[in-house]
Amino acid sequence: MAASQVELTAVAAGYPGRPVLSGFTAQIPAFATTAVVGANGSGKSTLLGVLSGVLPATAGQVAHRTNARPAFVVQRSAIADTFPLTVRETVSMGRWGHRGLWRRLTAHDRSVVDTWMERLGITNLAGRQLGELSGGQRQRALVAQGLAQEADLLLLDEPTTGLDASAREAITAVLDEVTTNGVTVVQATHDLAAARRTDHCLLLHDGQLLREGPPADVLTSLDLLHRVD
Ligand SMILES: Nc1ncnc2c1ncn2[C@@H]1O[C@H](COP(=O)(O)OP(=O)(O)OP(=O)(O)O)[C@@H](O)[C@H]1O
Repeated sequence: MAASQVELTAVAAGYPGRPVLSGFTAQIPAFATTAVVGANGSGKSTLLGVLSGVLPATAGQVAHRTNARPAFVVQRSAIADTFPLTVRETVSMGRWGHRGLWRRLTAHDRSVVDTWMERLGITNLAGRQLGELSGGQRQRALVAQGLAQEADLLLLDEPTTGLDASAREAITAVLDEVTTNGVTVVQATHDLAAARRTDHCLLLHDGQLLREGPPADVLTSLDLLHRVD
């Protein structure tokens, strides 16, 4: 079996008065892409919260391959339209973990920010406010922010859902590329085409792991497909 980036053993997690995951045992393979699929409310975002460390496990173990802090790209609907930030500022926030909140970014930081804006095709939007952008443009900025963190584990909550083909393609291509450079990518998604392109798939149902394995095995019958969208 390939190396694991994260091993979850009998994990329980949730919110005050609302347990979500229970007895959750799964592996996230290292240097590969994993899709987390399942119906609304099945626990996908909760699982990403646990993997990111934002949400503590209330039982069980979460063992990471490294001590590096994961990068977490939240759902774009979680970002208020009125957030007063430009695209460049948004992507630059990805460097704060390296530099600290009040330190000036170095030339290297600025070059990392420029690289990811370029790779996501948003260089021409650098000075625009996030709130003025289309959903696809905003999502590219958020993914660029996640990549600018240069983490070895990149977690994304529905990065391609609801986007047009060109934004989906741009984001998927970059995610594929970074895994070949040693990054582990996990995305929660309702986009079955995106899930089919990943290396590994976790199918959740009511906070439980229903199936785990290659997408071709996990996303099989129509019955299962109805549970994910
Ligand atoms: N902050 C919160 N406080 C309390 N309950 C929450 C909170 N966030 C999510 N929940 C509940 O936890 C359960 C799992 O939610 P979660 O967001 O993990 O599901 P999901 O699979 O990501 O859903 P979706 O596909 O709609 O994004 C749901 O019943 C949800 O209502």
